[in-house]
Amino acid sequence: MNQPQPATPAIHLRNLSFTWPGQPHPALALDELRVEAREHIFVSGPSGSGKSTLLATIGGIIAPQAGSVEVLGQALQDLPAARRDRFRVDHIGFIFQQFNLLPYLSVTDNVLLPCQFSSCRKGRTLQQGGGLQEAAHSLLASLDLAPALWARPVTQLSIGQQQRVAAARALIGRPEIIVADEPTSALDSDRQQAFLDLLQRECAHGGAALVFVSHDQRLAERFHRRIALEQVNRAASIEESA
Ligand SMILES: Nc1ncnc2c1ncn2[C@@H]1O[C@H](COP(=O)(O)OP(=O)(O)OP(=O)(O)O)[C@@H](O)[C@H]1O
Repeated sequence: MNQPQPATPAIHLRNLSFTWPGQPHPALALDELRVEAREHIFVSGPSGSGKSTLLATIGGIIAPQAGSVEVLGQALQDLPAARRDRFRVDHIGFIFQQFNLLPYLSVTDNVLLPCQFSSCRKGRTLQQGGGLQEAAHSLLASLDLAPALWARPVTQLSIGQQQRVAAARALIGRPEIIVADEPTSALDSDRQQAFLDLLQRECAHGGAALVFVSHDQRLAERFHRRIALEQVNRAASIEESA
């Protein structure tokens, strides 16, 4: 009789070591880190503990010198750089600390950017019924962004509003993984909690795993699992004891 196969993890890192060019020690050395499909994890760690390096590894933006990075069962090290980039935009929505919105585009066009770069994200957006604009507007509405803002250039929005545009851009086309790098650091505590409510609700709705990096331990309890990077990144302790 066939045994049920264990579900493919969203992310599976093994025996990983990454050293930035010109640096004497690795910035990241991990035995294993696994994030299950639909799991929401909170990653914390002091400055320099390797949080951004970890996210860049998961996104295939940087390639470790040793070890394996599997995302949705695909070994990123087996893909040439251009296919890694395509894989990232197809399957991972990033929310950056500085949001990285394009200032000359409207709110709606910023949200739709991943659909321009990924036919996979575009196809999944259209599968929801309705057109691309409707899908962007429905996400913006569910993230509490008023319709009066949808056609405006993003530069006319407050930081909290820009953050929700960045979240909508990450979520459009239902990528399987959302990666958020300190997306709440510019907001006060109430607004951080409100943003996280919306983000977690939308990730659950779209069935996405969420990797959320933050210094703010007050947010940690809302996640399925917490990872203190300074405890699992062996390179962080190398640096401290050097
Ligand atoms: N582009 C780079 N070139 C060389 N070294 C780098 C580079 N980026 C990061 N590092 C080094 O790698 C280590 C981990 O940095 P990383 O930015 O991943 O930490 P972090 O936990 O995200 O820090 P922060 O909370 O301050 O953003 C640090 O020692 C840092 O100096």
